[in-house]
Amino acid sequence: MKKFMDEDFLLQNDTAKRLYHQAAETMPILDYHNHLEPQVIYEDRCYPDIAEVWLGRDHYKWRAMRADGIGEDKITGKASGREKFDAWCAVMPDLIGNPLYHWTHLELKRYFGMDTIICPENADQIWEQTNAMLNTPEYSVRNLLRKMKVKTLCTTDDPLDDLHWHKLLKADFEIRVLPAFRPDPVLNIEKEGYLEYLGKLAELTGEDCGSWEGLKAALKKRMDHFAEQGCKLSDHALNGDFYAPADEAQIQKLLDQKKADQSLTISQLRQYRGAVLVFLASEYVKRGWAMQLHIGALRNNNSRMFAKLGADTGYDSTDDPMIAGQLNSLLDAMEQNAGVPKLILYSLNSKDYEVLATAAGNFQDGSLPGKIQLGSAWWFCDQKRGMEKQLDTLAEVGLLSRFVGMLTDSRSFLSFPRHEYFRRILCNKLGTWVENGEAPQDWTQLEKMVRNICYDNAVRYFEF
Ligand SMILES: O=C[C@H](O)[C@@H](O)[C@@H](O)[C@H](O)C(=O)O
Repeated sequence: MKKFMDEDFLLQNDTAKRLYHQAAETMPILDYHNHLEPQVIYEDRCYPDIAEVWLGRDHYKWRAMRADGIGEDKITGKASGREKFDAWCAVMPDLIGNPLYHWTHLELKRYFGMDTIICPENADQIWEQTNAMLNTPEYSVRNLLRKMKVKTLCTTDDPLDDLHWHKLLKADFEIRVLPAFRPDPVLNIEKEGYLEYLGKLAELTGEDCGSWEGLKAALKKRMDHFAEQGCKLSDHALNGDFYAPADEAQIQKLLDQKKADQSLTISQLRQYRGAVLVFLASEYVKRGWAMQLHIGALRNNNSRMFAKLGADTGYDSTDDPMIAGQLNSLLDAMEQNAGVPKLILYSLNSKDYEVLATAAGNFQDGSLPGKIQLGSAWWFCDQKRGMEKQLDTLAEVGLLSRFVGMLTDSRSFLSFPRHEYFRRILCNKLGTWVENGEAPQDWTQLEKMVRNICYDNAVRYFEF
């Protein structure tokens, strides 16, 4: 029987083991999508205890704790860090089969050198040993990133953001911390606060954001501001309604309708969002930016807890939208307008992987290998089976060799072993194909493919 999470964890044959240890293990990390706070990086904070760094902002863990019967007081409430940590240790034995069980043990190994099983009996030892380390300069946030060989990371930032901390970091930290342009508030015309947001955008840019031309001019100015801080990516979270054809005059009418406090129909919402996305895509083409589309999250479903805790607190679901027609029409509209930018397509529902990968294949224009990507397994799909399904679909319908690889998508500075988790799964897949005779044992080709997917493809693709 294999030892729990040993050095060959997830590597089921000799070819997989050789590929991981020879080609993947030492590769640096380019984390092109996460929700880390640039101010925390600039201030190079040390965390007071393991509870803060493990449980402070990670709603994946909050969700698991609730499911296991832990009261909110010991999750996001007023309980002490130790009480929350003890609650987490009580939950962990119940998480076998959940990726958090692997991720959390991997984090304990990689950052703290501990092979201890996380459970109530070991809580004291883990609390004392990790906190003793966390309170040393070696465990400052910047050193946590250095420890994992992170070379570049992209945060997720609102167009109104002054990027003050990114600016300071550029001159002060060897790891590149770059902003990503996330214009969701402009896309979400149906949401409360939309007009207020446009007001702030107008004030910041001096443009009349109540007009379609003014709104586009304002967004261009903010993209220029982001470009000055090295931005190379954008990101957009979309529900199931994101494209219907419309002409520019129609978009102005929709803006006027919203300003007159008249809600939009679903069809009008699709027209507005589609026009914004086609416009943004044309600007991204000019700037050479990559465009990420995160489709299919049904967010903030527990209205009582949303009112109490806000968004991204563990109350989201996978949606089941019908997106194939809209997606292909959106990409076709982009293509006819100013061309399709570098594009990474994610769905929170893995049923859509073939939809995304086949849509990608319709608009590859030969200008860049893998220009349009099936994005990595995202959020609820970000586990062993979900990652394998994404890798299989990309290989079967697209080009796995051109994949730009993993990202943490995390709010915790201890999440970077997720890249290792992905790399092990990738090497096991390739190793299995080789040992089954489904791929030649050409070490040069295989090791190059692994290094490309782990890091080199992303460096070329994003032009970092
Ligand atoms: O993975 C989960 C994420 O952190 C989730 O909370 C969202 O932030 C989502 O990724 C997004 O970028 O909109």
